[in-house]
Amino acid sequence: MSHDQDIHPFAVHNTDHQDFNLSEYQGLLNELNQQVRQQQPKDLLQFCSQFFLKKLEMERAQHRGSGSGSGTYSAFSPFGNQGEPMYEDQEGLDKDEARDGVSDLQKMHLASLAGRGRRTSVSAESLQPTSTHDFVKTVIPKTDEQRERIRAAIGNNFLFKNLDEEQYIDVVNAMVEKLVVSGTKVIEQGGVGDYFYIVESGTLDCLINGSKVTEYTAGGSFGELALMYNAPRAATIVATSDSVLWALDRVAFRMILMENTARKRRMYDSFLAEVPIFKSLEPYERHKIADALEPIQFDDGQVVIKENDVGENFYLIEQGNAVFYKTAPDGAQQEVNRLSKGDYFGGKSRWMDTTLGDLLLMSLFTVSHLLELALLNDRPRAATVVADGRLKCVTLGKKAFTRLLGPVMDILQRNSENYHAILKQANQ
Ligand SMILES: Nc1ncnc2c1ncn2[C@@H]1O[C@@H]2COP(=O)(O)O[C@H]2[C@H]1O
Repeated sequence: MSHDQDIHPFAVHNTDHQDFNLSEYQGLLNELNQQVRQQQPKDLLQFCSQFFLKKLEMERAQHRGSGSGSGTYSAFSPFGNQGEPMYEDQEGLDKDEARDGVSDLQKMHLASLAGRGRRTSVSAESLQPTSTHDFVKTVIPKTDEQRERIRAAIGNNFLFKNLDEEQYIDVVNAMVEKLVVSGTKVIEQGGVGDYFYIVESGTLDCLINGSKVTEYTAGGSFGELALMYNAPRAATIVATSDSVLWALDRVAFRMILMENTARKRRMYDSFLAEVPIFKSLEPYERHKIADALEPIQFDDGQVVIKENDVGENFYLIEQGNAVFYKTAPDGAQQEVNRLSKGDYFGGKSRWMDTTLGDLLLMSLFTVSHLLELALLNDRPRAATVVADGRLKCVTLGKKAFTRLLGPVMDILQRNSENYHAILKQANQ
């Protein structure tokens, strides 16, 4: 196939083209026709573009899978098969994705929807990244002032953090400005995914089955799930004040942002699910934390945080050990604790002020919960933390920590029947 045909797979270049199949073309148009009639999409062009892109990706997946089957997810009901997605042909999936557990992520996503009593289906291409080859870059002309506003809006958003220069330019070029007045439903639960949104200004509520689950302000983003999984919109997003949004169409989102986002979410989800503080979070809440995590490594003996420094970061140990030292009155460094995989530290915690004897008397449960409470306090580090061997951590900046885990008190309440006792102890 020529490159030209790759971009326009249904174009007729000349009448004696051997591969051209009129009935296939008509079949496609009939199918599209039927879907348009059934779904009556608001954004017709976007819908058609999605339809053809999906077909194209299915066809490419087939080629990639050395002709072995469709390589696509079948549309299914998550409840018809004990909530388990079924692959029509696991072989046909991109091998890395299959190995890296895309299916798990998808199950997780479905489970979170299923948990909310929703029926949904995930269609063919989900999480198959759009290939660069097929990507026709969208360029929507913008003033310098608009470019500057986009820069400010995405500057604090984790999903945009690791873009290279070209990707950054592509994102800015593709964005469309949307002004919405208070009360506008930007996304409707159950609807078809067209855009991913970043908030420049204003406020919006996110509702699932009519109940508010979160809200968005400047720098926030939403609407990625339906684009990543080809699933119906999982929530309704409604503006609670006049807002300025930047919208990225589905193709550009999948092309530029999806892979990294999906990779991080699947990489950290099972890990986060095992960390006590995050256990009781909803899968989607863990996804948001995964978006914000940054990996960091320390060599044996390297100081991670220093006693009395003002700390900004929260650390979660992925691999290795960290040793905690406090300076004794005679200046000697006294080992007071040792943490390993799944443990976390950062900010001043009361337990760091206690003696080793006290620590041993406390249950592990109490220690970890006191630590969680202390993370919200802005106090200097109470101990020096040193890597014992190679130490792999992920960190969350203080801002992200408070934004994402500000409702830590809620989490504690969910986790702990001893909440009030712990709170009292922590405040003494
Ligand atoms: N708890 C949640 N579950 C699912 N989606 C959520 C949740 N909280 C916020 N959202 C966002 O709401 C959006 C609705 O559209 P999407 O399903 O495309 O993507 C969804 C997420 O970006």
